[in-house]
Amino acid sequence: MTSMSEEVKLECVSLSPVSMATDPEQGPLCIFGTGDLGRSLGQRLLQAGYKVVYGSRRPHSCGPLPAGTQAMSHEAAAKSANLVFICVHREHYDFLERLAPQLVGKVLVDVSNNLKKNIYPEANAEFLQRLVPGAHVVKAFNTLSAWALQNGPSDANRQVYLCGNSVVAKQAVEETATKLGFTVLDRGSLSAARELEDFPLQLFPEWRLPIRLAVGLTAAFFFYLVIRDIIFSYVEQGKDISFRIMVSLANKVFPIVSLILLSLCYLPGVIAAFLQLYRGTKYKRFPDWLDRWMLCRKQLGLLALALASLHVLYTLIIPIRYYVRFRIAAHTISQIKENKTSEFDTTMAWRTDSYYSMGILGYGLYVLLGLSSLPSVSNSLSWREFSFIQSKLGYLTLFFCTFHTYLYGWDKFLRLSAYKWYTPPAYMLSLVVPSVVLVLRLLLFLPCMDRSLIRIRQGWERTDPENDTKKSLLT
Ligand SMILES: NC(=O)C1=CN([C@@H]2O[C@H](COP(=O)(O)OP(=O)(O)OC[C@H]3O[C@@H](n4cnc5c(N)ncnc54)[C@H](OP(=O)(O)O)[C@@H]3O)[C@@H](O)[C@H]2O)C=CC1
Ligand SMILES: [Cu+2]
Repeated sequence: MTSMSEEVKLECVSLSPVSMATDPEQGPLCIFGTGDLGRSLGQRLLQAGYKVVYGSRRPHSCGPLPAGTQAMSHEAAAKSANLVFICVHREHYDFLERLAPQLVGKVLVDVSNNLKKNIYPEANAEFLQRLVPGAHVVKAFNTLSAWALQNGPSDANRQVYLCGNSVVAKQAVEETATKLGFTVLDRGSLSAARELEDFPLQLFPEWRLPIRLAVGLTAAFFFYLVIRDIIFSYVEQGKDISFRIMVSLANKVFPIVSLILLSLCYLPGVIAAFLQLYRGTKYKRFPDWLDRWMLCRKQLGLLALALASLHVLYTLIIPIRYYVRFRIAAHTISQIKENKTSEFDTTMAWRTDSYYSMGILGYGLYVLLGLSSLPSVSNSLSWREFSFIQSKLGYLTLFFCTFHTYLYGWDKFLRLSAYKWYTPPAYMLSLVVPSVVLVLRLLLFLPCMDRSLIRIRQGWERTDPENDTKKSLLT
């Protein structure tokens, strides 16, 4: 069934008599509605070299419009353009039904948003398509604010999501969005419109994945440690040490999750580098999941920093803990009673001092990374400075923190008693991803890898050997 309707749709597209080209050289683009969004969009289209006409209820009294644009009746404006942006709230779409004959074959861009989810039975764009069945409706631009549109793409607002049933119509809108400097993500047919309309209603969307990951990892490690530390000691040794949940356990879970999140910031970059090396070009798009992962690196890093800070605070209070003071006093008293003095262990001194030192250096760099990701700081840095801090110092941070954890484990991995109930200690699990990232990163430092990657990033492409020999024969 679906393939049938797809075919019908495709047929409609190829039969469509009107050219949908949106070349600035050709006819104007039309905007219905002279409100906030209409004016911002018009301004930006003008800057990109397009001609713009407005369709308005009051073409002669609609307030200041961007210089060089013209306002006319909806009918006249629709006639002069093939692509019409509907910058009107959904509540007022009724007038479009009357205009349907003039809009046949045109591309209608639905930019509308709602104030709440699910207030209408169908998506605004689908409603529009129903009102004007002969037009090609494309949902786009709704995730941008008027401000973002007027000022052009920024780090947070670079993507335009679009969806629609006509491939040609989507191409026309994509072309325009690209000319305005945005990157376009095609979300498929018009049935995705609802999802796109819900998108701006989400709170902190770019934080969702990182927060879920952090919460999931925290919960998983928490239960793992409760079982291995507390339940184990209750079952096997009959000791109740559940009080450790509050500080000891927390102070294991936080650094573990922090280290994993930090390494997950750097893993996608390494994967991307290997992908480019494998494909021999930088011009192929990364898979969607990798793109999405790369986009939430900053959030992953900031969550990692927050957890590392908790680890620092929990560590600082160790000496004032009742449990620790009790243990030290008991040890000292027992030594006095037995008239013994334990030997000074130089290896232990080296080990613990190095462990703390790596932790402190790692945390210092961590904070630097966090600070440099603040927009006010990163805006004052050049691109080179920013990427130096985020990549070179980032890997150094990861190295210090990983080394810190290896020093913490020291030779524990050799002791059978460390594998309670045949499970590895949690810190070992936390070392897997960071170690993999560091090893892969080191591989990329190998001269042969490094050279190829630099060439690829400068635009060089590996052609297949057949082509190469043909070329060399020709020259
Ligand atoms: N502002 C924003 O940041 C964003 C807005 N949007 C969407 O863009 C659309 C427009 O938003 P915005 O520009 O802020 O809204 P405004 O209220 O500023 O402008 C809406 C325009 O619609 C026209 N209009 C109003 N009533 C009617 C009617 N009964 N019949 C025909 N036209 C009418 C008017 O133009 P005229 O008087 O010339 O006819 C009016 O200027 C909305 O769907 C909104 O969800 C999407 C993303 C961001
Ligand atoms: Cu630590």
